[in-house]
This record gives sequence, C-alpha cells and structure tokens, in this order.
Amino acid sequence: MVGLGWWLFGPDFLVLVVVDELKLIFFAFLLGFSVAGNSKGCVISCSSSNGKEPESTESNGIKKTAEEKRRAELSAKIASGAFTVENSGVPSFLRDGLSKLGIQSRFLESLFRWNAGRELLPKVPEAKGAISAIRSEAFFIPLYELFITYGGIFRLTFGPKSFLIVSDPAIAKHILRDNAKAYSKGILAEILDFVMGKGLIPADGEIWRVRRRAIVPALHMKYVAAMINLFGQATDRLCKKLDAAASDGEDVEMESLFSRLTLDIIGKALFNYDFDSLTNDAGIVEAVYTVLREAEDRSIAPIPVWEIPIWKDISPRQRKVAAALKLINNTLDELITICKRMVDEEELQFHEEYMNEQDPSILHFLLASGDDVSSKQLRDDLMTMLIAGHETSAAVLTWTFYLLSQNPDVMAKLQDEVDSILGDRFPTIEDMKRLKYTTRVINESLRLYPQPPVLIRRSMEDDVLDKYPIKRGEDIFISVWNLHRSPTNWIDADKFNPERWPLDGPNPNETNQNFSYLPFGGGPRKCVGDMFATFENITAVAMLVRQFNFQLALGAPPVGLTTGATIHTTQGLNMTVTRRARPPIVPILETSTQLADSAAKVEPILGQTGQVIPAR
Ligand code: HEM
Repeated sequence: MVGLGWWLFGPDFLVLVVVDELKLIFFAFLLGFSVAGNSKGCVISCSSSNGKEPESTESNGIKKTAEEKRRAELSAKIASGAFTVENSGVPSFLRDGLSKLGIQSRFLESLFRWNAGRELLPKVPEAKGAISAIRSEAFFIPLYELFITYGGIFRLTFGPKSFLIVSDPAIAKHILRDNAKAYSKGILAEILDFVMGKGLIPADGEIWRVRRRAIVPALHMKYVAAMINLFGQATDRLCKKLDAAASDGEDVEMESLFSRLTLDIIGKALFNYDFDSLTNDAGIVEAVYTVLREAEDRSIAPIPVWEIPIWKDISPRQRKVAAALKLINNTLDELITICKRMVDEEELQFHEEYMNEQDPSILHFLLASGDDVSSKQLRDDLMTMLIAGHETSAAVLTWTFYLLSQNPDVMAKLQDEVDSILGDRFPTIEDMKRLKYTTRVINESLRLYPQPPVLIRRSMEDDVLDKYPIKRGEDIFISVWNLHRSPTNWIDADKFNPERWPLDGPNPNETNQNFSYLPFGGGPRKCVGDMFATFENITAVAMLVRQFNFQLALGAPPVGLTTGATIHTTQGLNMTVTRRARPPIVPILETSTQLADSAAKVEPILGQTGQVIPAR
C-alpha cells in the first residue's frame, strides 16, 4: 500500500519549477519535514520492547546520542511553543487596534458583524513548520512529537499551504468510515498515475465503486485457502536459500529477500505468473523494481521533472522507466490474452466461490466473471494490487523479524507454538486459526510498524472534524503511526508486547479497536487483501522460525528507518541465520483439493466484529 511515506525529502531548498501549485506546496512540505536519505535515517530507539537496543558499535552509540539529543531539543522547542501559531486572526487584531484609537464599540460591532460567526468558530490548533528543527528523520516521527503537543488534530502550515494531521481515533473513523464519501485520495492519485492509472488505490468516485465491486469477490475464502499452498511453496524456496547461507556461514539481507518472496507470491496470486525473483534478477523482475523505485523516487523528488514534456524523452532514467513500464504492460497484456483464451475454452460455471484449479488467480476470476472492463483498466488494477500486495507484506515481514531479533523471549514462545502445531508439515488453512500466538506477533508488529504509516485524503466538501469546521480542498494525513503509538490508546505504547492481544480474543481490527488500530485501514476503502496478507505473513513467519534462528549480523549497520511506500530500513536488515537444533524437517505438501475442501470448514479469522476490547 502506498501512503504519505511516498513523500520523502530532498535537499533543503525549493526550486521553483511551477508545474502545479499544489504539488510544489507538497514539495515544500516534504522539504520541511524531510528526512533520511538512505544514509542518514534515525537509529531506531522507539521500537524496542524490552529495553534492548539493536547491536551498536561505538559510532552507532555516538549517532544514537546525537539523535536522542536532537529529539529532546525538538520536544523542548515544541513544548515552548516555538511551533505554535497564534490564532487571534486579522479581524480581532484590527478591532482591538480601532478600539484603542477610541472608535465607539457600537460602530465596531456593526462593522465586524460579518465576521462574528466565523470568529466564534473554534479553530484547529496550528503548528508551523520549522525546517531545520525537524530534518533528518522519517517524517512521521516529528509528526508524533507535534501530536503529543497539539493533540489529535492540528494544522501544519508552510507558507500559503497547510495540512491537517489527524491522530485521533474518532476523527479517523469519521474521515475513513462515517463520512468517507466526502474524502478523496487527493495528491496520491496524481503521483501514482504513471504506474497505477485508475487502479483501485488511487481511483475515486464511480470508477472506484465499480472496480471495488468487481475485485472484492475475487478474494473469496476458497481462493485465499488455496493461496496458502502457494505461500508455503514460495517460503520453502526462501528456506532453501537461507539453508545454503547458513551452511556457508554467510549473513543475509532479509529485507530484499522478503521483497522477492512477496513478489513471487503476488505474481502467481494475481495473474498466475512466476517471477521467480528469488533466483532470477533480470528482465521482468528488473523492470518491476525499476518502476517501483521510480514511484518511490517521484514521491520524494523536490522537483517533478518528469512532468516537463521533453524530459521523459531525453533523460536516460525516464527512458529506462518507460521501457520497463512497456515491458510490464506487454507482459500483462500477454497474460490477459492467455487467460482470456483459457476462460473461452473452459466449460464455465461461474458461481460465488468460483476458482479454476489450474489457475486460481484473481485475473482468471475477473475474466471468468464476465467483468466488463477495458484491458487498460484491468492492467491498472493488476499493477495496483501487485504493488499494494508486495511492498506491504515485505515490510511487515522485515519489521517482524527485526522485532523478533530484539525479543528472544517472544521468539522462543513463537517457535514453541509453531513446533507444536505445525510439526514438519506445510501450513494449511486450519493452521491459520490455530497459530494464535504467531498471529498476535504479526498484529503487534503491524501496530508498531503500520504499512503505510500515514493515510492520505483530501476533503471534497466542507465538513466538521471533532468541533472544528474545515473547508473543501483540505489535504489530510491520518497518522496511523501516531494512532498506533498514542499513549492515550495504549499502555507501554512503544513496547513490542504480543501478549497485549489476548489469545482467546477476536483478531484485532479497526472495528473492535474503535479505530485506534488500523492495520488495514477502515471504512469503504479498507484493504481488499487483509486476509490474504495475514495468512501470507503467518505462513512465512511460521515456516521460517520453525527452521531457523535469526540474529542481527555482527558489525552490520544499525537498523534505521526511513519511508518509501512503506517503512523501509535505511541499510537493510542484515541477519545471521542459523539452523535450529531440531530433527530435519521434511515438508509434506497437501493437495489443493484437500485445501479447498478444508476451507469450507474454517471460519474466517478476520473481519470479526466482536465487542470492543480496551487497549492494553
Ligand atoms: C500486510 C499487507 C498489507 C497491508 C498492511 C495493507 C494495508 C492497506 C491499507 C492500510 C489500505 C488502506 C489505504 C487507505 O485507506 O488509503 C490498503 C488498501 C488496499 N490494499 Fe492493502 N495491505 C496489505 C496487503 C494487500 C494485498 C496482499 C493486496 C492485494 C491482494 C492489497 C490490496 C489493496 C488494495 C487494492 C487497496 C485499496 C482498496 C480501496 O481503495 O478500495 N493489500 N491496504
């Protein structure tokens, strides 16, 4: 999924290439709240649950002290009101001035009557950006400090433009669910247009409604159950790779391996295509990564040079992106054609849980359903889901393994559960319900590292948030990071504590946590792949920890965080992987028929609307 995280930051200057006023303002914002290029992200100090920090060398220690000092200075500045904007407004200032000059109050009253109603309306607390004070870390971290001072909604002002930062569950619920129709995806749609077009994430209005209605049924329970087999096979390939590294005593960079694992999975799941990116780096895999990198870079670039007409023809980089997009589009067109042929030749009896055993992909479902859609729209949807379903899951796995490496007690408990429930088998749909602690570990990882950390909206009409009236056209960032780490919502908010979620309670979601927990968003635009992703993550975590122990590699760079579409590490997650001292594991693959049969017997574990569980 894509979020404000897209917008990282460039150097501390603003070059005035006016392509679009709003985008420039955004760039100004980003420049202000900039961060962390790959080399200068913060050392994570907010994530460790048991007081253990990532392994640190002497220089890491120095960096960390500087970081803590910088953060303390920022907190002190915020607390002293250095960011606060006085809300007195011009009319009251003028009125006071005229009154001091001796103008009669009766006259002043009639003069200023036009403004009386407006002045009485409460104003959103306002903070102004101070570029130098809040540079050099992932943007959502300074937003947290501002939230602690200014509260669940505040306005962040840069020059003529401002942004509303929302960190309050009730306001988030209003925007995402109760009055969702009044909000669009705003600038997100503009930035992602080159790659996602009118795909489900950026689309708004009627296109979104029609496509959502077509796509959601494709992710039915029988399909997701069949996918567990695929998750198992792909993870098994990763296990083999790790096993070889363990034999050779080589450290591994897990973030990129997780990215490849989830790319392989989503390619098969969406359009029955095997990227085989765990072993293959060229051609289409390279093209996918070129496009992904471009999407991230566009979101952080200080100048939208790609919008200058001639640029895309002369810039080697833009030509490479165009060639990559062409290759992907051609491949998708080919896959669509092959799939159409398959559907034509099939004795089709389409029904609610329709699934083709040879090709259970979402594309096959959509074509078999008779979905009346252009190839371009289909491509946009597939591309959107490819990115949405790939980056997010990879990030969840990355941060889960980081957290596990910092919390050996949790790891031990997790391995006990996996050993007793899975043994040496491949996971099945029934296991998804039984692997309760594994699920809680992932729930908790998603709380501390929400993917994406911020959701973006734009108001399409005037509205009232909390007690504050807001105008049409407001750009709003709902900080899931703040919601998930708010001291009012959570006890020991920064602590990694899977035990906070009772094993016998419902699976935590936005509904039963009353919008203080939004791992998959909420309301009509909630993630369509939540169950798919949860089962994918459970399968991968369970199979990996069953076979290996994971530790941060000795001498590896500290694990810093930065933002792209999701929360990335600054320099990778370098780990030493060792085989667990257990009898050798010989996975037994179950057939898809068995899986499909068993799917019918298992209730979904997601989307339960149990009673509200107070945050713990
Ligand atoms: C752990 C993995 C995942 C996480 C954390 C995640 C998170 C999210 C979130 C937070 C949203 C809401 C965005 C917003 O309101 O602005 C979202 C939307 C979406 N997600 Fe996911 N997602 C994940 C996996 C997937 C997968 C596997 C797929 C596809 C199979 C997918 C497809 C989508 C789509 C299409 C939307 C847009 C829905 C709409 O606007 O109607 N996601 N996701």
